[in-house]
Amino acid sequence: MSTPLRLALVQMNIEAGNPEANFAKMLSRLEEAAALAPKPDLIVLPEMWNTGYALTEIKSLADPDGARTKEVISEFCRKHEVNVLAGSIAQSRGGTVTNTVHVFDRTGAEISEYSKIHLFQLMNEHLHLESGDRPGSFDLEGLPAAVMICYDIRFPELARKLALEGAKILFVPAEWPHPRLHHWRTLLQARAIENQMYVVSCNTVGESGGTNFFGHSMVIDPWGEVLAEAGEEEAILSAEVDLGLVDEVRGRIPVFADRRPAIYDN
Ligand SMILES: NC(=O)CCC(=O)C(=O)O
Repeated sequence: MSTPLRLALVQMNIEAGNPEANFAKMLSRLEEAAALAPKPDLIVLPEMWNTGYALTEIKSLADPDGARTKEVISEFCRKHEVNVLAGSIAQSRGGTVTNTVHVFDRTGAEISEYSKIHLFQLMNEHLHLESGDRPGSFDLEGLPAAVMICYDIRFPELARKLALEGAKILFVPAEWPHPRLHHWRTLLQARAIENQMYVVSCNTVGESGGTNFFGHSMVIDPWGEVLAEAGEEEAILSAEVDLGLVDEVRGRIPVFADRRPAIYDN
């Protein structure tokens, strides 16, 4: 067994179009999470926590270059000596807005930035946001990790690419609503089982513009077993994972060794 990683997932209600309220809530939830005993190694936030899906006003609401997010969360990480995967934010740069995750280590240094590759047309993302074009692998204190955002989980090719790049744990900040709870649970478990890795998803809750976000943030192990799952209210979900289990599962069922990419990769 390797060193366990303690996780805390902030499942929160986001006020669409109100970054001030969302920053205040996010910071107080981060404080709560950091005060848990035992203290988490990594705190995870949900998708678009600064603005929600206020897409028609997104250009004026988005965080320019992510500067405010970086300053506030980096300072928090330094103060509490904790890593934070800062969900995603609406971030503006040169007239475009992206749906972007920043990851910070315990010293407050930014260690990764990933912008959502697949924009969700059903919620009009493609009309207001620019998509990213670089997969989100990163190193978390020596642990091979990766991030995808919400709708991205419908694309198994991306998760497989991240696994092939070495990821043993996949983080999924999300803002995923009813009525697709069945899709959410099934897709997350499928990504964990087929790639034999941990999947850690942090969703939002609450109603916004007639859409109901259902929570059910989850921590799933490389066998596809659900280690922890939140309900439909605000919560801080905690769990402990051991990435040594990934090697064990990959050894028991050698999916990666048995692949035949010459036949089906294109
Ligand atoms: N924010 C999103 O990407 C939502 C994705 C979603 O709801 C889906 O069904 O896919």
